[in-house]
Amino acid sequence: MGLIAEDRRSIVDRVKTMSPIFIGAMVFYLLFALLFRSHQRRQRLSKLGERAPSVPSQLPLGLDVLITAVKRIHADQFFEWGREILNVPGRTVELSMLGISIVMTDDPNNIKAILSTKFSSFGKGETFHEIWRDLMLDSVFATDGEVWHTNKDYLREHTAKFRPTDYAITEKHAQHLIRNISDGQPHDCLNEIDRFSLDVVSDVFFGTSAGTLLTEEQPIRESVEKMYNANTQKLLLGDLGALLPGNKAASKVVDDYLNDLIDTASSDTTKDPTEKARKEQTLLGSMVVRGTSRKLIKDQLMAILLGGKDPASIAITWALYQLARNPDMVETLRKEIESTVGMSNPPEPHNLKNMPYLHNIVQETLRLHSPLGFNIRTALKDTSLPTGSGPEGKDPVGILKGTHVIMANASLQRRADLVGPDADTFNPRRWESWKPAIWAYLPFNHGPRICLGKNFAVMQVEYILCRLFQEFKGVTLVSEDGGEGGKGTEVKIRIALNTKPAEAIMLRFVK
Ligand code: HEM
Repeated sequence: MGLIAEDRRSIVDRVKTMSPIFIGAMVFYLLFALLFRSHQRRQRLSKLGERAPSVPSQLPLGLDVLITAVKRIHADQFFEWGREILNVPGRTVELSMLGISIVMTDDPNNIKAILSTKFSSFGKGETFHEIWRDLMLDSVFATDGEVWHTNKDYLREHTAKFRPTDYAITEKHAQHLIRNISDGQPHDCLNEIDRFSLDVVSDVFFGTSAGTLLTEEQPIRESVEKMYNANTQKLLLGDLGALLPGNKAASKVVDDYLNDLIDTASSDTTKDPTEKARKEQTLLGSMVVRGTSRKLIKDQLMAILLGGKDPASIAITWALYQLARNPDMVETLRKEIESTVGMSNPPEPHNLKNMPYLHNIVQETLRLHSPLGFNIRTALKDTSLPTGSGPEGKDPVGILKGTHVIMANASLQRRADLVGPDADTFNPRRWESWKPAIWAYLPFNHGPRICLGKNFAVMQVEYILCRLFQEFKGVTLVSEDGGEGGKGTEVKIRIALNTKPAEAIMLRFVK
């Protein structure tokens, strides 16, 4: 401390003794360098396209835009704000804050360019990687290029297929869930379903279930949650956010969990030969058998933990929220369940394939409540988006290397001009006659970075909805004041990497 204070004093003393001419020259040099850099950027940009319309700002350095963005995130109104600012002809805007440029778009052509036709120009980028490293490690979610490819190869062979035991494992944890919510009391839906999802994916992909439905202690889930919230805020600060410290205690809880899993799999003493073979064939088991490094194993486990748990539990929760508000839909769904699988036996794969109404409920949930409603990329080189500038918003938008681009899929999937005037209404029947354009509906993304667990996810969501409505006649929404059975108020959307309900959705399951 003493040395630092000493150093500071000597810097101040040195500045005091500098001649005014020297200080003036330094200020002039800095200003010149800044102006020159901004001139160079303008020149580079003009070769790529025009700028997208800016979100209006009254304060220097877009300070007011930053304050509004942070306030809206805190008030769980970022989704609504995004919709407001995107209401321009080209559906693409620029937010300039503290010298950082963030472009936001809900135009299908631009999203197609980012995810597919200009795939090599956009990636997760180093800032995202740095900010999320404490949670996502060097997993598929936070990396680009070769590292991303390697991760993807490890995961794909396990996520692309169903194992013969998947349904039995899902049923085992469904029974734990059903037992927990059968007491006639209101339950925080996301809390229960998130435990179900984690227990299933850990059992299927790691060979050992996290068992969170069997205990009240939830250290792993709570630690992951803390990191989601903190890192989402850091993202808004761009490169500055990457310099802020992570949550060491939370990281340690998650790291200890991963180490325990690897250690247990490495010295597995399972006696039952069938169960032993199952464990060895899981993602974790097969990497341990092959002698994969601990670091690479952790990267893959983390991808499954994050990708497999949150979006699916968020989707199931939104679906149950909508069903609780629409008892007529529950009645239709129960009739479909009764006529395909009946009310006593758990569904088998061919049963789920023959339930179009259930499938439409899931499609509509993923449209209205996309669990990854805002997805971010960084330009890895100077590039452009096909549309969004000019008086009609139809000209290309220049994008300089390092610019962050937000794909506002949540807003895209609720555009009245693409969906219809009832775009904000939950209506599973629309899917009987409505077919969205490919780049206007992308809850799982399209292109090379499409969700690797898409089929498994749909199976999980459909399975548990089917099981719950075999078991329960209905579900009701319980509001804070104890009122029950109505539609409740519209639940706001919270962005914590994923887009999830901003408040606890309390549901009572009725036998
Ligand atoms: C309803 C549930 C799910 C939804 C809506 C969903 C959605 C998505 C989306 C939008 C992405 C792209 C993320 C990005 O580009 O940044 C993604 C990626 C991914 N998802 Fe899912 N997902 C779901 C469930 C699952 C499940 C159950 C698994 C695994 C068991 C999984 C594994 C992955 C993986 C590994 C990636 C990374 C792909 C890559 O970057 O190449 N997802 N998911």
